[in-house]
Order: sequence, then C-alpha cells, then structure tokens
Amino acid sequence: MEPPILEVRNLVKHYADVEAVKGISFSIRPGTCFGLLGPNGAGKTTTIEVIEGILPETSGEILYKDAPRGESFSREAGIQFQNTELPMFLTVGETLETFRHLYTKRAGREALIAICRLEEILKRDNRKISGGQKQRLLLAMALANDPDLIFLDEPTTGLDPQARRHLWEIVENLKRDGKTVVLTTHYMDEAEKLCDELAIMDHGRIIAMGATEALLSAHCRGSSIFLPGTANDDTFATLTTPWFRLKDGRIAIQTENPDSSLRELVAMGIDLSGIVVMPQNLEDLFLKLTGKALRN
Ligand SMILES: Nc1ncnc2c1ncn2[C@@H]1O[C@H](COP(=O)(O)OP(=O)(O)OP(=O)(O)O)[C@@H](O)[C@H]1O
Repeated sequence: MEPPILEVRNLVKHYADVEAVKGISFSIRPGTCFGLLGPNGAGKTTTIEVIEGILPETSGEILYKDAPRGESFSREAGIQFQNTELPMFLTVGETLETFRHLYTKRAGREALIAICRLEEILKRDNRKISGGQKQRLLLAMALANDPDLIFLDEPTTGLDPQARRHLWEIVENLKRDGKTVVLTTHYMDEAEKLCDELAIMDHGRIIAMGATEALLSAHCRGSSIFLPGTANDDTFATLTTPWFRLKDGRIAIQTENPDSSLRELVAMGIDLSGIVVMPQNLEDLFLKLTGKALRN
C-alpha cells in the first residue's frame, strides 16, 4: 500500500481554557478524500488549522510525506478557509489572477475557471456574488498553486442544495485528478458521498474511524424508526431495542428488525401516526455512539 501523504500522531491542542483536541491520530492515503465529521465544537476546524500550520499544536506530531512539515508542505498544500473575506473592489477574475501570481508553481487560469465553474461570474464584483459562487471562488483560490493536498473546511455550510451538489462534483473531479482532499463537515450525507475514509469526532476525540463503506456496513445495517415525541420517556422503558429522545423532541428507535419493532410498539399501545422508517446512516452511528444527533 502507498505510504500516507499525511500522518497525525497523538495531536493535542489546548486553547487557554478549552481542551479542543485531546490526542487524535490518523493517516491519509494519497488520492483519497478524508473526512472529519462531527457536530459544532467537536474540534474539526482546530484539527485542520493545526495541521495547516495556522495554529501551533500543544503536543503531537504531524508528518507530510513521511517527514515533519516544511517548505514542500507549504508549496503543495491548498487551503480553503471556512470564513474568508474576499478582497473588495476586485472582480472574480481579478481575484483569481492576484492569487495565482502569489505562487511560482500555479494552476492554469483557464483550468481553474473550468474546474470551479467561474466562467459566467469572472467580471462580477466580489461583493455581488452568491454564497455558492463565493465558495467556488474560494476553492479556486485554494487551488491556485495546483496543490497535491487540499483542505476544505465545511465548504458547503449555508449553501442551497444545488450549490452543494456543484461543490460535491468539483471535489469528485479533484479526486479523479489524483488530488488528496481533507474535508470537514457536519453533513453526514456529504461525508457518505465524498469521503473514502472518515474520522468521526466529538468533544475533541475520534469516536469512530475507518473506510466509509466499512463503517456503514458494520454499524448502519439496520433501520431507524422516528416517532413524533408526544409520548413521555417512561412509555418506551420496556422497548427491547436502543431508543433516543432527539433535541427536537422526536423519538429515534434503532432496530435490526423494523417489522418486530413496529409490532412491539403496537403491542405497547403507542400511537404510530406520523411514523417514519429509514435505513440507517452515519447520523444513526453518531447517535448510537453519543446518544445525541449530529445536527440539531
Ligand atoms: N480561538 C479559540 N479560543 C478558545 N476556544 C476556542 C477557539 N477556537 C475554538 N475554540 C473552542 O474549541 C472547541 C473546538 O472548536 P472547533 O471550532 O475546532 O470545532 P468544530 O468541530 O470545527 O466546530 P464547527 O463545526 O462549529 O466549526 C470548541 O469548544 C470551541 O469553542
């Protein structure tokens, strides 16, 4: 197997009064998309900002291509920040050119425009572009040095479904071109779609990690039954499968056998109006591991 492009060993990051990352380790194979999935405050951004060299680590080791990060890391990595202000009074095309000229090794202008679908907005003022267009420009800026390793911090937060899918296509194309992508997200559908491997984080720790397919087939084979939460918790006390009260009040029941669970609920006299039964996904795995939903 090819050696990892990036390896993180026992990384710890403390802010003055917060232990944001509590000793995490993982490695990333070249040409794959590695996802850090977790709820708000899990430590995803801190982790990638330490890896990127923007924040100093408290302790731990970060290796790029088997060596401590150095000049080659700075040259070969591309970073899309979560909240970046674009330069004012420039058009999209001018911004792209400005960024390309910061580097000696740079991606072709036309290729960047095509990859990030900027054709129609090149002449537009940065202040007059939509959220999805801004994310595509930020991605083009992150790709300006034709990086081998690309960090995307929650690139689709706040985008509408069509803009999210556009960004997903772009990430898939980057992977097809052999680039390595490190992505943070709190959208489990995004993680399932894009990531070859995943680390699921909560409270600064990795609580599950592995190939996305393997995680899904090992932990998400069953179904989840969702009930409007009108009944009180005592009603479910005798249920033979795991159940959870979600923040929005609904009850989530995880079962390998939805047929027998539904019979059980009927026998318990529970009103099944408004019931939803769905195959399990990474959201259910997170719920199983932490007792709470990924997104509230
Ligand atoms: N500069 C800072 N100073 C102090 N605490 C911080 C700082 N930045 C983040 N934190 C805290 O560290 C923890 C991890 O935050 P982080 O932003 O890394 O999480 P996250 O998983 O990226 O969340 P989000 O999805 O909201 O971006 C949180 O408790 C956060 O409040």
